[in-house]
Amino acid sequence: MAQMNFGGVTENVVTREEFPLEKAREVLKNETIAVIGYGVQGPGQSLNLRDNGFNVIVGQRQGKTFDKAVADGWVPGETLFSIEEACERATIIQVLLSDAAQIACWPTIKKHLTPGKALYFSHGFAITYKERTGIVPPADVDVIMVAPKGSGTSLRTMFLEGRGLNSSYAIFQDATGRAFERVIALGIGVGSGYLFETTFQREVYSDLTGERGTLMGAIQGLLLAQYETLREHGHTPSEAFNETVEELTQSLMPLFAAKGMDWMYANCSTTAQRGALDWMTPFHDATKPVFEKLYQSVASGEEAQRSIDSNSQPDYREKLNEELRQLRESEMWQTGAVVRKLRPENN
Ligand SMILES: NC(=O)C1=CN([C@@H]2O[C@H](COP(=O)(O)OP(=O)(O)OC[C@H]3O[C@@H](n4cnc5c(N)ncnc54)[C@H](O)[C@@H]3O)[C@@H](O)[C@H]2O)C=CC1
Ligand SMILES: CC(=O)[C@](C)(O)C(=O)O
Ligand SMILES: [Mg+2]
Ligand SMILES: [Mg+2]
Repeated sequence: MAQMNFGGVTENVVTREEFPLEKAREVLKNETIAVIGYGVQGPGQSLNLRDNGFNVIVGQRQGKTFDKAVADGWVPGETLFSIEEACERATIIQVLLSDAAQIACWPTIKKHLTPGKALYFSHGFAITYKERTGIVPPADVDVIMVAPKGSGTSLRTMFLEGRGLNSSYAIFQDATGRAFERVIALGIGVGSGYLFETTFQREVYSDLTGERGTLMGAIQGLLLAQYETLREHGHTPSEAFNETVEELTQSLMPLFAAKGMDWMYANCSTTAQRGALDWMTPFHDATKPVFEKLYQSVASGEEAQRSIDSNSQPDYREKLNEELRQLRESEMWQTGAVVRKLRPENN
């Protein structure tokens, strides 16, 4: 494990150089890894494990996603089973069900957590909010986490491109003395580029804040506020969209992804630099209280409860699809659809 300096703060990081794939294979050579759930993370992690040469099976209930698993080459009765049968066969149970489904399936999973097995999550949710989820593992199993910091879809596509998404890892319970080597080997196996250390609680608090904040919730809120302002002052949809979203994702975001914010600023006009440096503070000050409110809502468990309650409804998928449809059919994103088609590479 390397100690690395992040802007003056030292943290533990594990890289592929110090924990190569061969070592991961050696650590897990006698294990059967069961990936339970085949939604977004399930395919990414199980296919990467399979391609990396691990002994992996999938447990999925019948339905559309079961059929998708078959289409991806998992063979019923050989590498694809019911959730119950996969848990029984596994020595490592990777729980990649939706956070709400983990509650419903917990009695089945728990039944097969015999001594020495490992229980693996990709989120700190189930364990941290145990008063709400009822998920309390027996003391004689390892409880570990690898949380890829991005969509399971990216985990897979980046793996196929020879890249690697970063993941955090944590050990909640080390019953066998092997929890560390198991969790790192799995992290490398699922295709992580590097692994940084956390706890279950810090992972879920930061993850829920991030996705509600800058990664997903805040970004849509901020982009829409500017788009609406431009439209209300008579700018056309294409102009408003291009100055709000298209330029950001196509030109400026790749610059600060590659070399930092000062590099992106340095590659814009002096007029833009002066204005951005002046206006970053009012935007910071206006949003900081909202982020604080969000963090409190995460830490109190309110966000977890809302997610459990809404995702446990029988019609949650229909309601969710309706909300996503409204987003897709909003003027801003309808404009986006036309703009995307105009990109020469899409013609
Ligand atoms: N979506 C992502 O890319 C990321 C997800 N995570 C975490 O990974 C875990 C899995 O998340 P996703 O892949 O998004 O899950 P998902 O929402 O895509 O669902 C996964 C599976 O749960 C199954 N399922 C749902 N309800 C069920 C029930 N009542 N009984 C049996 N099976 C049921 C579905 O068939 C599906 O195969 C979660 O803990 C999540 O927070 C972590 C990082 C990113
Ligand atoms: C993709 C990811 O890491 C998220 C946004 O936290 C999630 O899907 O839960
Ligand atoms: Mg996340
Ligand atoms: Mg998340």
